[in-house]
Amino acid sequence: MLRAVVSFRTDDVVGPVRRRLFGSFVEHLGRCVYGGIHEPGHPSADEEGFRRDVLALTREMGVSVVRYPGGNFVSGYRWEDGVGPRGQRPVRRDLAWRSIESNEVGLDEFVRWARKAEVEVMYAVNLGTRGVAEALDVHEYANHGSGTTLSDLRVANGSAEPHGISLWCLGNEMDGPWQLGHKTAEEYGRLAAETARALRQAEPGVELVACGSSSSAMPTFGEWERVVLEAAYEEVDHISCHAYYEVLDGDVDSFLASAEDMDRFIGSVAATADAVGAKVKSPKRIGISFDEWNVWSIKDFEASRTSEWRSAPKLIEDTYDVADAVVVGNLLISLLRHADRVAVACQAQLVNVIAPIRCEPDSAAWRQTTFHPFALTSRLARGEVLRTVVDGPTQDTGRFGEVPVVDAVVTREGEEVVVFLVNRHRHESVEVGFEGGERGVVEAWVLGDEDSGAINTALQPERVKPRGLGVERDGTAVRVVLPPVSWGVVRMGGDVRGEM
Ligand SMILES: O=[N+]([O-])c1ccc(O[C@@H]2O[C@@H](CO)[C@H](O)[C@H]2O)cc1
Repeated sequence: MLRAVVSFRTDDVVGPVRRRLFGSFVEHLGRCVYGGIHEPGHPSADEEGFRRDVLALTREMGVSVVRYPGGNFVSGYRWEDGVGPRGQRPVRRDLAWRSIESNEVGLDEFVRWARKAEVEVMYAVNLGTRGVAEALDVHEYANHGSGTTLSDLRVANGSAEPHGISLWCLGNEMDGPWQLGHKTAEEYGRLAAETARALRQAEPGVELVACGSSSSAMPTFGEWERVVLEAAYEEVDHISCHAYYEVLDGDVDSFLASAEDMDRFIGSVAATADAVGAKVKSPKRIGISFDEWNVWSIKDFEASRTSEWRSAPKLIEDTYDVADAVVVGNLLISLLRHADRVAVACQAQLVNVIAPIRCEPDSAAWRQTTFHPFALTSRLARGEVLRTVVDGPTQDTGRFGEVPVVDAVVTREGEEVVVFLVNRHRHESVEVGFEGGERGVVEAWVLGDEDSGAINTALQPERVKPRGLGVERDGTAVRVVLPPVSWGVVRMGGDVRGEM
């Protein structure tokens, strides 16, 4: 058995646990919207056609903010197609996913869904085929009170009150050659700055996210961020990061250590932003919006874009196993660890498409394995993130060299301390010790399985779920044993709340 010690000091704070770290993403892609959040024919559908089972799981997961409507989709999207009487909405080609877009769901419906799901809306404007004028138009429609053509149109369409969207993405992945309207960093930086200035003239308080890189492996990574921020530093609040992880060349150890890449990614983008800040002599600090992150077998991406033209096709509906869930839990640890810098994070996506929630027309929605670490982290991470040090064994990985077997982060609110941790070793259990036992252990969970390839399905939706984690206490010392490839959480002190 391996051994590790997690240490922290309750007065050594990294930053606040921001609720916006528990974001998700709904794109008009495959069956995320149609056949996902919206399926009028389903027995659980409400009067507006939203699946109640998906809404309930979204709330249970503790999602705080949802990015919409894309993704690659947004770079060819005309927002006005999706408002007004349903029967008059145009049917269009969606070039990003080679799909037919019925426009049955648009901005007003999504805002109503978000209210039911109790989430904030993060809205992305199209800077691929469109520009400043259309960004101003959708902002006027969404956020202007009334008395102008577009705000009155919203009122006429049934939303008397403005939608009050405060978080806006200036396009999507404009560095990606696959993106409609793909741009150089110079071209995009200028457009992002102009769009940001215009939106701020309309509403000074909006929070704006410029596109960073689609992945840290992009050939333009680093230089893209520098050029875009040099053009738009004073105009934007955040720069985005996107990252998807998968097993490459059969190297599971590197996959299990994916959070190492996320740590380095965040560190590099923060350093680049600060270097630009120094150069433009600004006291302002740019935040990071990690608005697409997940586990995804991305090799299927190109295949999904060459299919037949269909409405709501089954696209990239990855099934996740225990190892995937452990990586997701570890990525959340990484996001929390950077609480001083990461302002927003959105797991991509919410339902059916590379998603923690799955559903079919003939069954109730179910939780994939990856649902659980997200739901528990969102429920239990409160207050402030503490600087956390792990002293323990390391293992060699092909991609990242020597990495710690155990990764952990600690949060604290008042008397309550919560330790989130993973064991990334494929064969060895680890006994992990830490202080805090005097507070009393209120709950402790582990997600792991003898078969790290175990999954949940419509027929066996509860095959993988968190189980109680045995905790040994000896005065102030606490000891838990994490099995191979597992994620766990221990809450000490505070009230008994939620599910036990
Ligand atoms: O690294 N890649 O090959 C790669 C390819 C596509 C890609 O698209 C992003 O992921 C899609 C699914 O969430 C979103 O619509 C888009 O923003 C993001 C990354």
